[in-house]
Amino acid sequence: MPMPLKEPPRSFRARWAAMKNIPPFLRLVWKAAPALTLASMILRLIRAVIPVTSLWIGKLIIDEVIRLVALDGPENLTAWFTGGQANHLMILVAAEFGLAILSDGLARLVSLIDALLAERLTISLTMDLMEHAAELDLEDFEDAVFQDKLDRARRQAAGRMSLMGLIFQQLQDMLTVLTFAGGLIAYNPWLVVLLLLTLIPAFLGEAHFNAKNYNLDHGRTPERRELDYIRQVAAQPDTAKEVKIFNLHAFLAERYRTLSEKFYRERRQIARSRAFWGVIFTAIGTLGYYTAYLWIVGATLAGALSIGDLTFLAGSFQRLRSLLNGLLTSFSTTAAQALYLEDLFEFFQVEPEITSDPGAILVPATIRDGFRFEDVGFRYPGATKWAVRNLTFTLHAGETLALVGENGAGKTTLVKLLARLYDPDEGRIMLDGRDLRDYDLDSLRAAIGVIFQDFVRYSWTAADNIAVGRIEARADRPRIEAAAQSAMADQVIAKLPAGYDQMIGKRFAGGVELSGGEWQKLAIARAYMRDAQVLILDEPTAALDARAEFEVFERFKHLSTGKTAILISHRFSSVRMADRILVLENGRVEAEGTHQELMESEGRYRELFELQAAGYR
Ligand SMILES: Nc1ncnc2c1ncn2[C@@H]1O[C@H](COP(=O)(O)OP(=O)(O)OP(=O)(O)O)[C@@H](O)[C@H]1O
Repeated sequence: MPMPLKEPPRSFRARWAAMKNIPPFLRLVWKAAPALTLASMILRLIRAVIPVTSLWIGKLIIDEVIRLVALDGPENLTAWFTGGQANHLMILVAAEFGLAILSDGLARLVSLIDALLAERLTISLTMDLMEHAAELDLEDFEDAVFQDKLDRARRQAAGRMSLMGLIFQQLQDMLTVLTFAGGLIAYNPWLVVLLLLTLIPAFLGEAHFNAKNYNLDHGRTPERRELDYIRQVAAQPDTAKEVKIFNLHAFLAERYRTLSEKFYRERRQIARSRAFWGVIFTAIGTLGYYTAYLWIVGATLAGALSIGDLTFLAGSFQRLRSLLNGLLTSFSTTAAQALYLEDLFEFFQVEPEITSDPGAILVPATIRDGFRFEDVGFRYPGATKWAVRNLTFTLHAGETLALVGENGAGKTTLVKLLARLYDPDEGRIMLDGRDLRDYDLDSLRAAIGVIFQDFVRYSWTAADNIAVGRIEARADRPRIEAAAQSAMADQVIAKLPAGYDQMIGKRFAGGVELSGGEWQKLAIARAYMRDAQVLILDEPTAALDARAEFEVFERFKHLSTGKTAILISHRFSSVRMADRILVLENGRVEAEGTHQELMESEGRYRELFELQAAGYR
């Protein structure tokens, strides 16, 4: 059960401070599609002035009609139009009609552009996210707080598109507000003051409830991730087998229900008080409107305003009220969404610790001496126990070294330190006499090929599953075939209906599932595909049958002649093929030597060897 994040709810000020994220966000929008952004802005600018223009023309029409009526003009309609007296009126009506058509056309165009812009933004944000994630340390990915951050950032990339539309709409509405307010101020500035005063409660209410919702979402990220996880466990091909065997359905459903019920209840409570206060605040706003209306009617009766003015002012006030209302609530939605943006930018601010120094040197094309661990100690982040400590040994260039030791002895950790997936907390690792940290990270990773015990089973074709070892050579079919042959994966592929182009795994249509051992052969082929100076097989042979493992290691030994190699296995029949064996116990070197030497001394190696041998007798 994940621990809930103990982050305090963000303060009101912090929420508004999050608005600072809007300009960088707009820069992201601009970067994603400059032409579309510009087009959307210009069209919205035009749309912004249409409402007040249209209302003003409406006022002119009414005043003109009243003037014409008072003239005591022609008897019938035709005479009105043919007499030329209604010409001005006709022009006004035509202008109003033209504006209506223009407004509709622009509205459609803007929503088309915004939809395209949102798509481009999603693509661009998701790519930025993937690129940044690729630079981060493995350590970050194992950290639950980081996972929560990543989870929220991912949701931003997909879910913040509405924010862009919202901000653009706000800019447009603000301009419209200015035009209406300008009109009102010209008649009576107090009308605008009255309007603002009566809207403030509604605005504060919205801000308050939005923040509450955000805090709920933010504080519940671990639970939401657990909900997602339960949903996955309940319905994914890799888990379906165990879920059935252990009959976990009811348990999973119950767990999902309990967790989501809690969510629902909390949300419901916020929604209820929001609805209650919403009614009261709206009533205050309505009161403001009718007070202003009373003044306008009074001024018209007193002869200070024309009937056209009355309709224009009443209309302006009404529109302004709903516009401001909408704007203020959408401001608070923007502030709330800007808080979510905070998560996105926070994620982008996470910096990797394992990087190349500016003056980093390249790993030599041929490693001369090899690697030397000097009193290396490492603890996983958050762990109290040292995974390895006082670890000292040499991996000579060109030798094959086997690592043996019981579960948890530190074999995989040693390999991860060698590949700089982590840096030691104590001591140092030297390569040809220089600290591993002095080398360029990319060149170090390129020099090392590791196949981990928990290698990834990609739902791609057989060829691509091998090509991941050197993805630049993905199109080099002969190289892929040679790698497959070296790893004995060619026999597996020969049995597939579509050979190298066969989709593997059950995720996509037409995929074929492989056995554990068959998968392992594909994974081992990646090591040969990579053709690195240092080859490491971390127990990827556990699912191979005894003969296959023997053969794999024999080939490995043969093919890694002249290369530096590490192999980790619990099978002593394979281990004994190595030039030298390192016995690890509790993160330290317990003994080292050849198979012969270790068998001759009274130690853990001989004990474990004999234990295994006895099992076969
Ligand atoms: N990602 C991790 N986070 C925290 N602790 C870890 C992590 N990986 C391993 N450990 C701990 O570090 C110690 C060494 O683990 P390591 O995986 O190196 O052992 P191993 O010798 O490879 O074991 P096995 O034979 O089971 O593969 C173990 O006690 C383990 O609990």
